[in-house]
Amino acid sequence: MDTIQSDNYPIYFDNSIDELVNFVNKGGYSRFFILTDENTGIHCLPLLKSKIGSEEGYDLIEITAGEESKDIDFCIGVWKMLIDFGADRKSLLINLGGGVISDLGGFAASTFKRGIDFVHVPTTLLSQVDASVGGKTGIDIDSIKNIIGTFTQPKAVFIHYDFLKTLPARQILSGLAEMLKHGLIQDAAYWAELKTSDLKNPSAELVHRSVQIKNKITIEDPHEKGIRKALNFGHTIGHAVETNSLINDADPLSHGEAIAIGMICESYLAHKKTGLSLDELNEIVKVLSDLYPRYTIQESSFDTLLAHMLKDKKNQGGKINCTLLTHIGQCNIDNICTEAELCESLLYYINL
Ligand SMILES: NC(=O)c1ccc[n+]([C@@H]2O[C@H](COP(=O)([O-])OP(=O)(O)OC[C@H]3O[C@@H](n4cnc5c(N)ncnc54)[C@H](O)[C@@H]3O)[C@@H](O)[C@H]2O)c1
Ligand SMILES: O=C(O)C(=O)C[C@@H](O)[C@H](O)[C@H](O)COP(=O)(O)O
Ligand SMILES: [Zn+2]
Repeated sequence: MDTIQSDNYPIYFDNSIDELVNFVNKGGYSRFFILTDENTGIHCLPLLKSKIGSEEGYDLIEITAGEESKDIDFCIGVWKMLIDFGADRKSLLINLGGGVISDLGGFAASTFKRGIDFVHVPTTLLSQVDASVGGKTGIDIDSIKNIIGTFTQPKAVFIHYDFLKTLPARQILSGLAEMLKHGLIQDAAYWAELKTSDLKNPSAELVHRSVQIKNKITIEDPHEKGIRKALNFGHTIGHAVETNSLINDADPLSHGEAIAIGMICESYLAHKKTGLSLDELNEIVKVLSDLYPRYTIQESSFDTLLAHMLKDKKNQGGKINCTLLTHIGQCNIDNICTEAELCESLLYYINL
């Protein structure tokens, strides 16, 4: 599959781990560091190690798996390891993992000594189609999603599709939510193709298509002044539900599961506010409801959810801002939604 050129960096697909080794060898780095979590340390690191060969020249940093690690304490842990290992400004951080690793590692690297180079080797579907592309880095505070972060582009992205072979089915579904989002916001043909694909096992071609969509939008608007807000469809409500779940649930929602809920609610708002037809709403709800398990949202949590939505980064002047569909494959950014409308959309989800 073709390499995709982003703003200033390549996104490799075929032979990407060989490309990574070339990149490291030719980069003139004084030292490099590989950031993993406990699962990617087991499932993905051995391939990198076998290709790199020599055990010299790099150090490993491993963190606990899961969203709970995407916080300031783990970030300090990464910074301290870099200090202890003697990282200098010509060091490279290789983020080998899912979106938690690329967000946290990207943030740690973009702030360490005011910024060192980093690359992403995404190992989840979600990080291959979304988190590794576009330069958003970040951490959560008190489970408020990505509340601290930077826009910093990686030096390259290396997508090795076969890493997905060890990924649990629930994580495939999580990434699929962002792929479906890509179709809904920008490409009706892609949405139609996804609907008829083996969605429990998305092909490498579909991964490539999603990366093309995300990359095109983020090249146009890297700092989310305008059209990049399209990529936030489903996230105003989805992030609030995700935060609430991270705080309260023993087994929290994955990012994609929360965004799927957000996309149902925000499609309902789109039907009410931006002209999404009832047929289109029903089609979206059917696809998402068939894929994702029902999640219980209590009406008593609405105030808390609204409080989370009020912290969304798209808001201005205390008004909650959603990206809403006008049709399948098209969207409108900057739609102010009232608290009553947002609660009505949550009720719509509850009563489905
Ligand atoms: N920066 C962005 O543009 C962007 C975009 C979308 C999502 N995100 C963020 O990404 C995060 C979610 O990322 P995620 O879904 O990849 O979660 P994740 O990084 O937590 O990975 C999910 C699980 O899969 C495991 N795993 C990873 N690769 C594996 C493999 N190949 N085999 C077996 N297990 C593997 C991980 O250890 C983890 O347990 C969220 O924090 C979200 O906010 C960021
Ligand atoms: O890249 C983007 O822009 C996105 O909005 C992609 C989202 O899927 C992703 O979850 C992103 O991290 C959300 O960003 P945030 O600014 O709402 O925290
Ligand atoms: Zn997302």
